[in-house]
Amino acid sequence: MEQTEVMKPETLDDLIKVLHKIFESDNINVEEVQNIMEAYDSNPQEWMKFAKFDQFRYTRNLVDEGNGKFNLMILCWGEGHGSSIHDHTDSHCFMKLLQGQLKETLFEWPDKKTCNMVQKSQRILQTNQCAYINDSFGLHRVENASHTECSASLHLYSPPFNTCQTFDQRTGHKNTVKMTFWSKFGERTPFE
Ligand SMILES: N[C@@H](CS(=O)O)C(=O)O
Ligand SMILES: [Fe+2]
Repeated sequence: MEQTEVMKPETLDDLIKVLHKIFESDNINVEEVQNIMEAYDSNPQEWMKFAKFDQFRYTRNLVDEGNGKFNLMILCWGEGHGSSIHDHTDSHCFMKLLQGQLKETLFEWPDKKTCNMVQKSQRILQTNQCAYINDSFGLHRVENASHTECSASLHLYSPPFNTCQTFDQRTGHKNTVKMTFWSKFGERTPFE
């Protein structure tokens, strides 16, 4: 697949421009997107206005709607915050660390009869690293395991989605959950 020259986005705005260009095409080269996102050197001054933390759980803060092709958002993880085991609704999911570290644990899709969910692997993502997952890789859970530092990550989902499935680690039972934004374009989302 054709890959536009690998260039280094100098700012977050730059990165967003390049992403718009890439996603004009219907054929996405996963490695190209991953490389471009990784090449951006996180500069907190550029993304601070989107990074709104909550005391109790991780927040999802919409940054850009990617012309309907993707959603770009910043997730803010306080100390000890984590997601439940979940899928990604058949979308591409890119996750770039902007600050701190995150622990990602991969699980197999539960089969009909199993109870306990099977853990496949675990890794620590470092600042500026960009990970990728889709449903064919399995399910994951993401955690900020630090007790002293918060983390922030930049997520790109294509196509955009607003529900996913979460799984109970002990029983494998799943639930469909609606995903909401804590803020959009730097403004706190009003309660519905
Ligand atoms: N996929 C999750 C975040 S993560 O734990 O990968 C979300 O969009 O809320
Ligand atoms: Fe996820």
